[in-house]
Amino acid sequence: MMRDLRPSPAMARFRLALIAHDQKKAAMVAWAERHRAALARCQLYATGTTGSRIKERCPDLDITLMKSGPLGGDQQIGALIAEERLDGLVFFVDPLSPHPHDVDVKALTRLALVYDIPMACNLSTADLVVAGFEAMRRRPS
Ligand SMILES: O=C(CO)COP(=O)(O)O
Repeated sequence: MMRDLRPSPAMARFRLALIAHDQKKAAMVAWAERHRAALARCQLYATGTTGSRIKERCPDLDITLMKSGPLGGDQQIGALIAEERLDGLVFFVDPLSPHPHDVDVKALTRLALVYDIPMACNLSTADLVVAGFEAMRRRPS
C-alpha cells in the first residue's frame, strides 16, 4: 500500500528528521543550507550534535534536538516513527567507520522500513525527498 505523503490540513508541515554520522556532518550542514527555504517549511527533528551543527549555520531553522545518537538519539527518532509522528528521515550514513551504537542505527533503519517512511541515506536521495515534499505541498488536494 502506498503511503499518502501529503500533509493533512491539520499537519500542514512535513515532519522530517535529520541525522549524520561524524564524517558526514559537514555534508549535512551544507545540504541543509542548500535546502534552507524548503526545510523552513518542515517540522524538523535531529540528533543532538547533527542538529546543533545545522543550527550554527542556519539559526532560523526550528529544530527539535534529541539526544546525541550514541546516547539514544537514534532510538528517540525511531520512537517518533513508531508513533507515526514522522514523514521522512535524512540519515547521512558513514559506511567506512565503525560505530559503537550500530545496533541503534539498524533498529532505526528497520522502523523506517516497517512504517514505509522515506529514508534518504545519501545526498542525491535526500535531494529527491525534499523535491518530493515540495511537489506534494504544491499539489492541490
Ligand atoms: O550518531 C549518530 C547517528 O547514529 C548521530 O548523532 P549525533 O548527531 O548526536 O552525532
